[in-house]
Amino acid sequence: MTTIPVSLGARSYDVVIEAGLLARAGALLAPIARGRPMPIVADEAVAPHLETLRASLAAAGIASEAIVLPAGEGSKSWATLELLMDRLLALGVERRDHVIALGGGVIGDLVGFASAILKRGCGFVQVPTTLLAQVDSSVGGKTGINTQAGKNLVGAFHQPAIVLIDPTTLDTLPLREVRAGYAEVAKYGLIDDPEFFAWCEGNADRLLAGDPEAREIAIARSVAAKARIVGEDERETSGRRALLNLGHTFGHALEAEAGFDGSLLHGEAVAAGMALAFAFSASRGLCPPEDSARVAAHLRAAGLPDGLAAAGISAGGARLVDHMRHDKKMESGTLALLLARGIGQTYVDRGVALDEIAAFLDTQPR
Ligand SMILES: NC(=O)c1ccc[n+]([C@@H]2O[C@H](COP(=O)([O-])OP(=O)(O)OC[C@H]3O[C@@H](n4cnc5c(N)ncnc54)[C@H](O)[C@@H]3O)[C@@H](O)[C@H]2O)c1
Ligand SMILES: O=C(O)C(=O)C[C@@H](O)[C@H](O)[C@H](O)COP(=O)(O)O
Ligand SMILES: [Zn+2]
Repeated sequence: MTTIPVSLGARSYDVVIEAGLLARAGALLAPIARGRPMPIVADEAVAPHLETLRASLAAAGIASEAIVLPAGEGSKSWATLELLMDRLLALGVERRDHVIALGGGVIGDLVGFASAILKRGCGFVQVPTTLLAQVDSSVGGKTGINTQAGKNLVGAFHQPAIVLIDPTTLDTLPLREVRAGYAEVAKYGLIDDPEFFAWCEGNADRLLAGDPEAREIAIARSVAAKARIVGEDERETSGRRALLNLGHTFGHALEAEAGFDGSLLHGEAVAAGMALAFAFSASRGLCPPEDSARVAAHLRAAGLPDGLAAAGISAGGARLVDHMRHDKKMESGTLALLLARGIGQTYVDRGVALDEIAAFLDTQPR
C-alpha cells in the first residue's frame, strides 16, 4: 500500500493506492462514515466495481445506496447536477455525511461539486476508476460542470476526505480511455520532471498494456507530483497550480469545438493541446524545435493526437481563440498561457496576445 499525503492544513487528506483496495475500502471508510450511511454515485460502466465496493462497506457495517448515472462528459451538466442534488436530498444526506464518487473524472467532478453545494457543503470521497481520474482529477479538489459557454465554467474548490485508488479497476477500462488518461501522466514529466518524461518514453507501452508495476509507478509518481503542486497553491492563485493546466487552454478550446459528445476525449484534447503548446513555444524561439518534435512523436507513439489534424479539428484560429476567451486564466483581457522553454521547463506566459495564438493556429495542419 502506498499512501501519499495532500497537505492543505485543515483540509489535508491521504491518497491511498493499492491493487485490490476496493475490496478493503470499508475498513478505511468506517472512521469517515461515523456510523452514517454513505451514498455511492457511480458511473453506469462500473457496475462490477460498485458491487465490490458495496460488499466491502457492508462488511464494515456501513449502509450504502447507489445512484447510477449515465456515462460520458454529458453528465457534467446542469441537468444531471439537478437530478443528483434531488436524489441526495431525498436520501437525507447531512452536512457531516460523505458521498462516494465511484467512476472517472466526470463522476468525480460532478459529485465533488454537488457535495460542495449540498446544504452549503457536505463531505465526499473519491474512488477513481479511470487512469485519468487516478492520476489527476481525484486529487486537488477542482470540481464542477460544463455549460453552454464551455468547459468547467461552473464549479468550486472542494477537497475530498480521502482518495482510494485501486489500479485493478483499470482492467475493465477500454484502451482508448487508458490512452486518454496517459496524456495527463506524460503532462507531469513535461511540466517539471524531464526524468519522468524519459521514463514515460521508455515505459508507455507497458503502462498502456496494463502492466501492474508500470501502472502503479505511473499512478504514484503522478499523484505525488499533483499533491506537491496543489499543496503549494490550492486555489491556483500564485501561478504554481496553473502549471497543471499545460495543454488545457488549447485542449479546452478543442473540446468545446468538438462539442463534448465523446468524439474527442478530455485526455485526447490535452495531448493535442500539449503538442500545440510546445509547437507554439518553438515557433516563438522559446523552446528547442527538437523538444517540440520529441513531445509530438511520443504522443503519437502512445496513440494520442499530436495536433489539430489528428484531433479532427478543422476550425480556424479565430474561432478556436473565441473559445479561449472563457478560460479561467484570463485577467483583464490577457490570457495566462502555459508555454515551455523545453521538456520539463513549463512556465506561465502572460505576454501572448490572442491574435498571435490565432495566427499560430492558422499555420497548423488541418
Ligand atoms: N478535477 C480535476 O482536477 C480534473 C483533472 C483532469 C480531468 N478532469 C475532468 O475529468 C473528465 C474526464 O475524466 P475521464 O477521462 O475519467 O472520463 P469519464 O469519467 O467520462 O470516464 C471515461 C469512460 O470510462 C468509463 N469508465 C470509467 N471507469 C471505468 C472502468 N473501470 N471500466 C470501464 N469503463 C469505465 C466511463 O463510463 C466513461 O465512458 C473531464 O470532464 C475532465 O475535465 C478533471
Ligand atoms: O488540477 C488542476 O489544477 C488541473 O488543471 C488539472 C487538469 O488536468 C484538469 O483538467 C482541470 O480540471 C482543469 O482545470 P480548469 O481550471 O482549467 O478548468
Ligand atoms: Zn486535464
